[in-house]
Amino acid sequence: MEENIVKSRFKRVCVFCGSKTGKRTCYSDAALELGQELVSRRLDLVYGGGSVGLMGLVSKQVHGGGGHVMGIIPKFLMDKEITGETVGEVRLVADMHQRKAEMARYSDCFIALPGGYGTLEELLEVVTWSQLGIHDKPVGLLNVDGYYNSLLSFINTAVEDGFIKPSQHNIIVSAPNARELIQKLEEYEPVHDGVVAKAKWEAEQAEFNASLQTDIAR
Ligand SMILES: CC(C)=CCNc1ncnc2c1ncn2[C@@H]1O[C@H](COP(=O)(O)O)[C@@H](O)[C@H]1O
Repeated sequence: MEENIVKSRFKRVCVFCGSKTGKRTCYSDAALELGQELVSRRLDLVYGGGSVGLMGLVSKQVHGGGGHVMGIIPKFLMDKEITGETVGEVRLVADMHQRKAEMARYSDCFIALPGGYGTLEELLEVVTWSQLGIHDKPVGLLNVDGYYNSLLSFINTAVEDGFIKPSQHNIIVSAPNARELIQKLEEYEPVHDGVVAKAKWEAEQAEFNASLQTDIAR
């Protein structure tokens, strides 16, 4: 019998999420459901490595369902006592900055599950990069049981008060469940009014790195 596979514009999805499971079971359920949704759509997972919290649940669900999992983890976090066992492929990186850059480079879109400071930081960085035109990959927020309502309401205030352009109000796509969220990400049209176009940014980076090398050599 032929399997009913949903065709996707994505190949690899980067998931940011808590290194804890949170106090309510709805968060663990949402992580497992997202993992299952990735498996059924044949999407690979890119994440921060380790098996703690929601990170562990989503990675084990994808790996157990036969999907490819890539964990990108800084060397200093490799201690199994801290992060637990990582399933699938592991890429060791030098630090947190390189981890975020690699996670972004490998993925075709981003999804944030509930989490704390680390998750927020990762989410807001890819949102900022989208605003600047460094990438145009969709960014999704899995708003499990309204967990992120206060963040979405803050963003509304920032738009109303003139700190976020109305055209960039919808960089974050949100939905209450994985299926709806991935569907919205599939339909996402990037905003093309970034202040720094991708090519220009890369050229500036190359120039900056070259000037650093000159400074160091002096
Ligand atoms: C030292 C310590 C507390 C380690 C906990 N173990 C961790 N292992 C791997 N990645 C992590 C860890 N804690 C935070 N992160 C990173 O920050 C995000 C989660 O942070 P948080 O729990 O939302 O804030 C993850 O997406 C991951 O990339």
